[in-house]
Amino acid sequence: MDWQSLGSVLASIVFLREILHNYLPPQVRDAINRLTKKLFTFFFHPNISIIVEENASGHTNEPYEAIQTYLAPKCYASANVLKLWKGKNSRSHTFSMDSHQKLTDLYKGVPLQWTFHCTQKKSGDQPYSQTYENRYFELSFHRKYRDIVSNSYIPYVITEAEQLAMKNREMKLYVNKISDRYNRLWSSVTLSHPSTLHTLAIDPKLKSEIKDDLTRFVNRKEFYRGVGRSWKRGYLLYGPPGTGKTSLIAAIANFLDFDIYDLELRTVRDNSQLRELLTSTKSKSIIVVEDIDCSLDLTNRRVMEKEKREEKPGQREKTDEAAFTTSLVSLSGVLNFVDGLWSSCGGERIMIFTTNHKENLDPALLRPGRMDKHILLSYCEFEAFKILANNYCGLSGEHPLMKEVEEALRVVQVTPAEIAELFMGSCDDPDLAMETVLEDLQKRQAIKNESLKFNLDFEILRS
Ligand SMILES: Nc1ncnc2c1ncn2[C@@H]1O[C@H](COP(=O)(O)OP(=O)(O)OP(=O)(O)O)[C@@H](O)[C@H]1O
Repeated sequence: MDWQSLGSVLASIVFLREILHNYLPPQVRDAINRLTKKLFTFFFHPNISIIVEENASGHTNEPYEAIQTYLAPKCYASANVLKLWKGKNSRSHTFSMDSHQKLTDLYKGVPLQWTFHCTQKKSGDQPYSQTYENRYFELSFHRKYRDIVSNSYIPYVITEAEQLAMKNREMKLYVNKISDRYNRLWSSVTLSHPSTLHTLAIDPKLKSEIKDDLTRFVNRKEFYRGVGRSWKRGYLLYGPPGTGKTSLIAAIANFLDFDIYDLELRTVRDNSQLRELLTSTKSKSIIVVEDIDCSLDLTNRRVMEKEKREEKPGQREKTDEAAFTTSLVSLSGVLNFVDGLWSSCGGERIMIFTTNHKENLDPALLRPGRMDKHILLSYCEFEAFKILANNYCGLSGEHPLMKEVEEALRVVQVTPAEIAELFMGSCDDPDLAMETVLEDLQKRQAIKNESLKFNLDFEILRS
């Protein structure tokens, strides 16, 4: 176009604008203005973006995880700068995009552009607020595909991600921290604990009872819905240290292919944070509180709360500091955690508490519906011993010393952990291993006899 033509086009536009302004009614003028704006946006700013952040108020944003899984196999072919990632204990590595890298996906002929961003963000307005990494995906596409993206593409990405995740599924161990650098409530590692129900040395009858109970539980989705109960089951594992409570939890996770959430109650600020932690757990998971009797120091807490109520002016700073360093989770908070409304959100969950001292626990915590099954893991009996002998030395139960060991186990108290330790010392030589174990049991028996004799003599002297 030459200058002369451009001049006449501009003159025509000015002329038209004057006519529109002077002769058309205001409603028609407004409608034309709106239409012009729309056309301008359509042709010159046609793209819209959807932002998917990793975290939303401390919770992991599930679509973010799904997109990450969906894009992982695609990004190697498209992005220019990639990150190679392999989790601790993880079976395989994955690629992810570095910040500001782009990837184009084609869905039913529609081009969709994904960009990954990673920026530094402050957790609050205060000068001392922590900085954390804010990671998010940006999806850009032409606005004419708005409907196809929300109604068809996003559901497709989520379904594909679920299938990929099932294929590459690895069990996770989640632990709660005060706050990590991504501002997440839980952080995770790949779980690869070797304990299985097969290797666990407990009475075979108890083992098959646990197996049946778990199998019944996971297959009863409709039953739970039908009777109006949330799909969860509570186990209390109790018994002396070293009898296999932690090993049983890992064995259950391996049996069901569930993730474990290891909840450290002492680092939970208060009941509301406890609720947040629980609502952010996923289905097919086991929520574990180990040594529940040590996690809840209700006596100290009551004293602290009382002190706070009675605080004098000038003491506030000290009391507040205490409140931040000591958990304010209460028994009612824990009871709510076990059977509150949160537990009805989503799929199946198992809750396991462990303790060495069941008698110290509040009966309210132990009632059925909260802790449905109480499992005592106790000292090593002969059946459990045979499993350990097989695990560590490949002994199938036939050994000249078996009978003596069996008799010794009837009278002495020894934990499976102690037997396991003895076997570890000489597992290459089954005969030596059996001799070592028998020797140890006989020593324990002698000490027990001594102390019984001493008590008897003492009673005789007293009387
Ligand atoms: N029943 C068992 N079967 C097989 N191994 C066991 C068993 N009990 C203990 N062990 C061995 O002893 C170690 C410690 O056991 P574990 O941590 O499971 O005991 P625990 O009852 O949880 O102890 P604590 O009460 O101190 O937490 C395990 O790593 C395992 O090797």
